[in-house]
Amino acid sequence: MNNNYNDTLFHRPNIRGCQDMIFDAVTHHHVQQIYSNIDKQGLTEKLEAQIARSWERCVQSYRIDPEAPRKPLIIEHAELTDHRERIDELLGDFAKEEMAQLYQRIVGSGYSVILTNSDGIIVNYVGDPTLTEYFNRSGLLPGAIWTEEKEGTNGIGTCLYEKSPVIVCREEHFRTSHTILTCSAAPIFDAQGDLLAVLDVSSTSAQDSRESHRHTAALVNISARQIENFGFIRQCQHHWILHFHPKSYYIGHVTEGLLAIDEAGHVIAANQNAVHYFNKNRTEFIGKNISELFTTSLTLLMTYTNRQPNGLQLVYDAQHGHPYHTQLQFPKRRSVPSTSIQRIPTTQMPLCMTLEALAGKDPSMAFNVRYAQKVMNKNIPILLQGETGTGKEALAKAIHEASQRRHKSFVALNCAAIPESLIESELFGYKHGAFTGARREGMRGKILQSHGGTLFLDEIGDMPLTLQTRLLRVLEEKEVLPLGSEVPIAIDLTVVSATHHNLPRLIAEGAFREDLYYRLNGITLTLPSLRERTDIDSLIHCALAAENTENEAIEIEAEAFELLASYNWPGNIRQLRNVIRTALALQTGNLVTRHDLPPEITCRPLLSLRTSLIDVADMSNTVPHSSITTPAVSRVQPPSTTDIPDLDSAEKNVILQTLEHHRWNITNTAVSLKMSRNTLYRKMKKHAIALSSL
Ligand SMILES: Nc1ncnc2c1ncn2[C@@H]1O[C@H](COP(=O)(O)OP(=O)(O)OP(=O)(O)O)[C@@H](O)[C@H]1O
Repeated sequence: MNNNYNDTLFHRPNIRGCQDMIFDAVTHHHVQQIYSNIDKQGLTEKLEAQIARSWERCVQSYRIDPEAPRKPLIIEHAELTDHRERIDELLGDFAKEEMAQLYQRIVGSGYSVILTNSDGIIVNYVGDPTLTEYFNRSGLLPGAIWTEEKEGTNGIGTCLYEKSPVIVCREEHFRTSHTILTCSAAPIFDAQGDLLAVLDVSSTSAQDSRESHRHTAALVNISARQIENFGFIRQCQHHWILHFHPKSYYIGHVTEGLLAIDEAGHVIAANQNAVHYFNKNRTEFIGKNISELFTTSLTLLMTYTNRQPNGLQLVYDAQHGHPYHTQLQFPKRRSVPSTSIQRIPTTQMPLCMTLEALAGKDPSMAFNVRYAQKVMNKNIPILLQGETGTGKEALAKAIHEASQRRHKSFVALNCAAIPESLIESELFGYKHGAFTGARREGMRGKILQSHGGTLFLDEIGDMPLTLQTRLLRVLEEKEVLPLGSEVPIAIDLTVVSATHHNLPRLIAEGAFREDLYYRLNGITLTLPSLRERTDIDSLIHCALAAENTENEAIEIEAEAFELLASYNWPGNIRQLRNVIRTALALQTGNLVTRHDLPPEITCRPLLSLRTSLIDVADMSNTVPHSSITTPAVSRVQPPSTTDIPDLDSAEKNVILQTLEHHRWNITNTAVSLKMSRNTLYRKMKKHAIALSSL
């Protein structure tokens, strides 16, 4: 670090102009301020605590030279588009509208309004068009990175670090090149309390002082809270949302408390105001039932809201008895996801496929889920082992959705499904012009897309050895170098990988790197095959709910359910899902019957049948598995020898059932039974099955 700046600045030959001299003197004073503060020499004016802490970090942790010339760091356009999409997904258009309104309030004062994501990347910018050039030169433009590590003390970066509002006025910036700026920034948190974005207002006016910026800072703070509340409602729109405030007229206002509540009445998310009102750590009330926090219950709130949709209900805080006015907002119906990112928000995931529900009643799945819950927030890589179609990807998604990374992307790469030559660019991405045929704007690889979230490497056993080496380096160094680029990009992600191969055997054969295996295998969870599972009933319920995409009021005959449940499934869950998907497509009159099931399932003796109907639509709402109302099932026992029909009548039965299944269409029946039409006619004649019997 530059500790002998006195000598370098003041003993230079006087060959430059007066302006340069003044600039040097100002710079010298600024640098002197910084170092005397760090050295605690007491030479400086009183410094805000946030600024003092940040200067110390800049010197001691980031080792930045305040005088070093610096060009703004700008990310590629494709990457910026990705970051924008992610922010839009969580905040919608409201952030842009609020920024435009904030800008209107301060227009004419030479300010620009800036939104960054949690990585300090400017994703949106509104400013006076005549000053754009000026701000661009200062590096305040879309795609620029303004973390403290890169730019030293500054509104955005310091706010990201401090997670609280900051003002950074002119010489309080660490880098001398930024001392023309005055910035007010406020953090925006997501529904889980994680930092999501920073809203910042910056100016380049020499008249600005910390005092004159206080009013702007207050406006920025209010807008940040507005965006946060709107984002909360958007992120939790499929749950019950309780708005509350001690004063009735503040319901809907920026200071209201917001709680998202699940169907059982448990609090699953809270905004910053709610944390403030409860005056507790978030973890102390998330997961509690609403009736433990207020003198009410979800049922009471719902009943009241049904009677008076816009009415406010007065309740009391269960601990201190403080009065609160409340308004309950009903969950919004689910809609199809609008983004191309392979991220499955909890709200779109069938409830029976959440991590908790996947534990089900099968002991090995319950074991897997328990272990996943223990390690998922500790950056421990998880390796999922199991036959194909056993639900490895479903488990990986459920882990992501239950983890603290759920608001970031879940990105899957099937290493076996793409040609070896493409895996590299798919995984690491490339810079524009990296190779012939590359997209002009470059491409962000899966690793960068999953930054902050989860990277799911499916069929990892099929990854070529050369790429295993590169992947290992990325995971060890936590940096990725896109093809054609010389600048590594820092990444923060958790890896879940899956394979049906026996990796130790591949290692012994020299086809898999041992060091990568240990890097990926923080913990191995082995999924049971379908034939080993003891929770087939639950799997059928879940598959019916998940495949009933129209969410229609469809019922399944108990006999059909029994046939499905008692079938000795040779394949995997995917086969079960296919059978159910076809049955739902074939059914008529919103009733699934045995005729909608394939012959290999129906052409078996069945001893006990249930007579009731099961409502398929209900299944999508009745989860977890333990709460699915399974009708009194008399599980099919192995038939006694007297029950076993002779071969001839078994063949007749199969033919009759297949004919029925295909509505007596001879061609389709013959195809299904894998015999020619002639053979089918012959066999029908033998068993006296006449078409006239229709
Ligand atoms: N508990 C479950 N209930 C219902 N459906 C499930 C369940 N688990 C997985 N599935 C479904 O089974 C199918 C196969 O699951 P998935 O793709 O996760 O398996 P996989 O082991 O990753 O397969 P592969 O090895 O072929 O990649 C998917 O349609 C998935 O939605």
